[in-house]
Amino acid sequence: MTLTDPAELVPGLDRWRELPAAQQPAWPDRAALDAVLGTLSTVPPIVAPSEVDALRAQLADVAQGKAFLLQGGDCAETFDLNTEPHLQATTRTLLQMAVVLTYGASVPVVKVGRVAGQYAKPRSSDTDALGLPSYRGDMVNDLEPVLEKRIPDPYRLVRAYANSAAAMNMIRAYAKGGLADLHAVHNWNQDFVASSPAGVRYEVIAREIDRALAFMKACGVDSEALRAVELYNSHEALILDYERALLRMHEGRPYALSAHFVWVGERTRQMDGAHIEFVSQLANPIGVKIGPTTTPEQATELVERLDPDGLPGKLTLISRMGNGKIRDVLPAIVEKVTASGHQVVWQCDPMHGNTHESPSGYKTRHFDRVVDEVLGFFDVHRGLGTWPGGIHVELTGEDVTECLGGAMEISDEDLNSRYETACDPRLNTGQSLELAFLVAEMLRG
Ligand SMILES: O=C[C@H](O)[C@H](O)COP(=O)(O)O
Ligand SMILES: C=C(OP(=O)(O)O)C(=O)O
Repeated sequence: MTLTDPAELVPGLDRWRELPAAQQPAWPDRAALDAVLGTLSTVPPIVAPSEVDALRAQLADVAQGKAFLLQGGDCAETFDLNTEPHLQATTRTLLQMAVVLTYGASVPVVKVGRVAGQYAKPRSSDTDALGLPSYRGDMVNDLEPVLEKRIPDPYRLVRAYANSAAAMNMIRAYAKGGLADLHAVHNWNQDFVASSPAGVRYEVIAREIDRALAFMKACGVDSEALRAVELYNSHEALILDYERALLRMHEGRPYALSAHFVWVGERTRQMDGAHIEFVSQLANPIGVKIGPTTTPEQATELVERLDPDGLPGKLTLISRMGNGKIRDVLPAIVEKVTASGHQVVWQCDPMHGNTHESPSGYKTRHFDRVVDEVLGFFDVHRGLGTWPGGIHVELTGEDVTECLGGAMEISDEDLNSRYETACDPRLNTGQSLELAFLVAEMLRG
C-alpha cells in the first residue's frame, strides 16, 4: 500500500515552502536530502495521533486553570547521550518535580519532556568562536569543532528519527513501569530533602506529602493511577523538512508525529515566515516562544493565526523575557490576549532570557534570576487574575555544573568541573528539584 501525499489532501499544507524559513541548514547535497526525506515520509511515526489528542485535551485543562504544565529536558539532546541512564535520569527528575508540583498546585500536572527529538538548535551566529560553521544540533551537524563535521549531513535526520523512536519507546515503558511509582518518586524526593542544603526548607512540604500518601494507603487507595503516568514528548519544530517528512494524516487532519507537542522558537516566529505557516496547519497542540520585544498586538496576531477555531489549550505562549523585563512586558500581552477570548496556556521559560557569559567565559544562568523570572510570572498572573499555567525548563538529571547558584552555591570557579551541555546551560537535578519546591510554594501561596 502506498501513502497518499498529505499535500494532495490538504490544500495549502505546503504553503510554507514559498516563505522565508529562518535557521535552516545549508544542506550541500539536495539529492541526498530528498532521498532521506523520502524514507522518512514512509516510516512509522514516533507518536500516535490519539496520544497527541489526549495531550491537547489535557492542555485545555491547563488553559482553563484546572491543571499545571511541566515541560523540561536537555537544551540539545545528542546521539551519544541518548542512553538509558541519561533518559532515566531526565525522566526521574521530571517525575520528582511533578510530584512536588502536584502537591503544590492541588491540580494534575501535565508532564512533557524536551526529549526524544530535541536535536536541532537555532543559533545567534552562523559561525562559532573558531570561525567554523556553528553547531546546529545533532540532527544537522556535529558538535566537534572540525570543519568537515560541521557540514550539514542529511543522514543525520535518519539518526535523529531512530534515536527519537528508541527514546520514546523507553519513555513509554518508564511511564508505565516502576520509575513512575508515586511512592518511589516520593522516596527520591525525601533523599533530596535529606541530602540537600536546601532540605530543611522543604522538609515541611515533603512531610505533608508523606502524610497524604500514608493517608491514602490507610484508606486502601492502591490504584493503578499511583503507579503509572502519562509522559509526553516535545521539541522545537525547527528543521521544517524533517517535520514535514514525519507529518501524517489522521481522520482528515495533518499531525506532526515527530512529537506530541512542537514549538516555534523566538528566532523563527516571524508572522510571514515558514515556521508559523507550517505549524498553523497542524492538529497538534503547539507552542510559540515570546521574548521581551513581543508586543501585545503581535501576541494577539499569533493567537488568531494559530488558534483560529478558539480551542482551549491549542496554543501555548511561552514567555522568556528575562527576570528584569517580565513584570513590565508580560501584563499588557496577557491582557490583550485574554480580551481576544482565546484560551491559551501561559507558560514561563525562565531560562532563555537570563543567559550571560561568566567571567571565566562559560555561557551560564544564575539560579536566582531563573527563580525571579518565575516569581515575576506568578506576580503578573496573580495581578490579572489569570492562571500561571506552567513552566518550561532546560534541565538534566545529572549533577552537572552549568548554572550558577542554587542550594549548592555553584560558583564561576565550579562551572568547569562538569560543564557538559551541547548548547545552553541546564539546571542540574538539585537545582531542578529546588525550583519545583519553590514553584510549589508559589502555587500554594
Ligand atoms: O537554546 C537556544 C538557542 O539555541 C541558544 O540560546 C542559541 O545560542 P547562541 O546564542 O550561543 O547561538
Ligand atoms: C531556542 C530555544 O529557545 P528560544 O527560542 O526561546 O531562544 C530553546 O528553547 O531551545
